[in-house]
Amino acid sequence: MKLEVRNLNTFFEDTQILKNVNMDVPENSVTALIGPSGCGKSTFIRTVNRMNDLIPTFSHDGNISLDGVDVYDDAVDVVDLRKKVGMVFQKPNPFPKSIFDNVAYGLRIHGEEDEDYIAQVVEESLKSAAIWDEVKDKLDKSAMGLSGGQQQRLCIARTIAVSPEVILMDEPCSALDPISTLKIENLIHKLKEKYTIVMVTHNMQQATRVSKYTSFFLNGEIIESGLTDQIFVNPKEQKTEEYITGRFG
Ligand SMILES: Nc1ncnc2c1ncn2[C@@H]1O[C@H](COP(=O)(O)OP(=O)(O)OP(=O)(O)O)[C@@H](O)[C@H]1O
Repeated sequence: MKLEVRNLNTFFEDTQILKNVNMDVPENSVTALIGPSGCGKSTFIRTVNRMNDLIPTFSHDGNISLDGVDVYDDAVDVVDLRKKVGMVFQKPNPFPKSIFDNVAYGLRIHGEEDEDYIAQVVEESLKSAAIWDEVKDKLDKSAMGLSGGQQQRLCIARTIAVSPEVILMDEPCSALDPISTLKIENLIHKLKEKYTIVMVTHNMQQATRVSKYTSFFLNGEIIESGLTDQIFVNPKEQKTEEYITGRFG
C-alpha cells in the first residue's frame, strides 16, 4: 500500500475529530473521501501531510505510513514529506507571481538553480496539468489574471513540478464551473497513471466518475470503505446508503 492509516485519532484541544480511522490507499489510484460537512475529511487529509502541525491545538495518535515509513516519525523531514505528498486546495491559491514563477517555486525552494532545467520542468508540468496551450505565450504574466479553472490547473502544475508521489485534493472543483470541473476530472484520470490521488468531494457523481475507491466519513469515523462501484451500487451500511441517496448531509 502507498498509504496505510491505522487507528488514527485526532484532536483540537480536547475535542476529538477523527475516531479510530483506518484506511489503505493503493498506489496509482484515485480514492474519494465523501461525507457531510464537518465530518473530518479535510482534517484527515491535512493530517496525512502534516499540515495540521501548524495548528498548536492539534494532536493525534495512531499511525500513518507512506511506503511503510511513519510520516510522524522524528526522522521525517516535514518539507520533504510535503514534497512527496502534495496538496491542492478547494479555492485555487496561486501566488501573486508570474505563471512561470508559480510552477518554478517548489523547485527553487528546494535549491534548484539550473534555469534550463527549471524551464523544462515548468513546461512539462504545465503540459501534464493540461494548461500549457492556454498559457505558453504568457508565462511571464501574473497568475492572478487567469480564470478560476485555469488557476486550479496551474496549482496542480505547481504541485506536480516537485514530483510528488501522492496528491491530496480538497474539493478541487467546488469553486469551478462545469466545464472547468470536467477538465480537472479528465486531468485526474490522466494523473493517476503517475500519482496516487486522495480527493475530498461533495459531488457524488464526481466520486463515481473519477475514483476507484471510496471512503465514507461520518462524525469523524469511517463508516464504510471499498470499491467506488460497490459503495454506490451496493453499500453494506445503511448510513452509507442514506447518505449517497441524499437522505442527509
Ligand atoms: N483549527 C481548528 N480548530 C478547531 N477545530 C477545528 C479546526 N479545524 C477544523 N475543526 C473542526 O473539525 C471538524 C471537522 O472539520 P473538517 O474541516 O475536517 O470537516 P470536513 O468534513 O472537511 O468538512 P467540509 O466538508 O465542510 O469541508 C469540524 O467540527 C471543525 O469545526
